[in-house]
Amino acid sequence: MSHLDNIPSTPGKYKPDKAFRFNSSAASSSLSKLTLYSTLFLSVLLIFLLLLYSPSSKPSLRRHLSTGSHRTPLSLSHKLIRKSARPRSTTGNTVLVTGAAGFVGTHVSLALKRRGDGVLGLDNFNHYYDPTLKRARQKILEKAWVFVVEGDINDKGLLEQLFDAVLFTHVMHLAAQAGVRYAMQNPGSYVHMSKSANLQRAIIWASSSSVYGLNSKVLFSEKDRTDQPASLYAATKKAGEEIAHTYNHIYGLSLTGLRFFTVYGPWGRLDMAYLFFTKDIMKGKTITVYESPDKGSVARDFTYIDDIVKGCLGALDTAKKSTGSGGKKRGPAQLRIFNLGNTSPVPVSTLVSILEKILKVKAKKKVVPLPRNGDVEFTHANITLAMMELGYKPATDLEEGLKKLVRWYLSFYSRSKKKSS
Ligand SMILES: O=C(O)[C@H]1O[C@H](OP(=O)(O)OP(=O)(O)OC[C@H]2O[C@@H](n3ccc(=O)[nH]c3=O)[C@H](O)[C@@H]2O)[C@H](O)[C@@H](O)[C@H]1O
Repeated sequence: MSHLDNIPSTPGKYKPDKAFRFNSSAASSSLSKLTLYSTLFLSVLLIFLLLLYSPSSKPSLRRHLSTGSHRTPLSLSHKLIRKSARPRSTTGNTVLVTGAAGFVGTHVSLALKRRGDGVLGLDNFNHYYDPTLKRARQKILEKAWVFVVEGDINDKGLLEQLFDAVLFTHVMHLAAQAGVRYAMQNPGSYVHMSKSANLQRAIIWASSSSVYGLNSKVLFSEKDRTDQPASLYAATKKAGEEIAHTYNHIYGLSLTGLRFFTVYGPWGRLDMAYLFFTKDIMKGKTITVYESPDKGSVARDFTYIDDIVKGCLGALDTAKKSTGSGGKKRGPAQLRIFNLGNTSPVPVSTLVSILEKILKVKAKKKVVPLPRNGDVEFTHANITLAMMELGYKPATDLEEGLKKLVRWYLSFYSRSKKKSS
């Protein structure tokens, strides 16, 4: 068992594979993993730093701007930023998407752009998993005229400049980046700075189904208790939801949290089971399938990426403006939380059978008890609220979604192989 298995966070189940040039040093530190996943919401707060007037000197945007692996001259970058962020019509939104080169971030950015919204991406291209996959996503984004600024959401100077350059209407916060350290050292500064915030954008951000933790009541409803997280990852997501409440209450920020249920699909994350199962089955490598303590199936409400994207857009379209200004709440602001699941849980053993059928390869399986690392036995979303308020309606079942995933996987990695040989 690798040390990753001991980390009580859901993403910690993946064993790095050299074939993907996974950065094992980045992934191997439990502290950095915890930090990485414990900053989701605190990072959101940093977005507000750019809304502040600050006399501090602003570092050049130049060092943050790149297209692919090439640096771009400053004048050109400003042009790209403005072009990328400009909506097709005056009624379109202007959205900053953090984590734009990530799995969900890429799909959401493309969907927003496709329908005519202006989109500017921000991503630090960290090495949690193969950055070449992120670079490939970036190329797809560039083809669609979505420019991704390379930088950290915790870089106050950079954010100030981006917000100076573009009048965003919304922030779609999908990045989970390190940066909590500063907040932990100096938590008061957030509160202090937020007091002087001016224009506040509506924020839509990624929470997780993991907040339900040991909740045994099915289906998982937004009204259910979420005070029994089973992993530190889940605990930090839950903390994000609590902080959202506080900032909404004190400062009138419009905040919508989306609890994603095991999102899968083309361009997916390499640390997730459906993807490394696909890879290992094809290679004839043994996969480890977890079973619950009573020898029952572990199940997930696997949700296809296109459905998640529709939920994200629905959340953005129904988000109301923040009511705060200059650090003062002018009135009650919107605070929402939604489950985005498929509401059709599938046992992991069935996931494997579907993959075997699509790949036409028999998997070598080792069935082992669910590790005591914070994994939960099942998830099942009640999506009534999202259906009613966001018009959310998942339409892709696991078999159909996995077919699309495998099609993408085969073409992407055969192309990558050809390039490297
Ligand atoms: O909904 C979420 O909020 C989370 O979804 C995802 O977590 P999970 O649902 O746990 O997905 P994932 O690891 O792919 O395991 C899938 C299934 O395979 C089982 N599993 C896993 C590994 C293995 O080797 N064997 C196995 O049986 C395992 O027991 C599980 O039943 C995101 O990673 C997480 O970041 C977060 O977004």
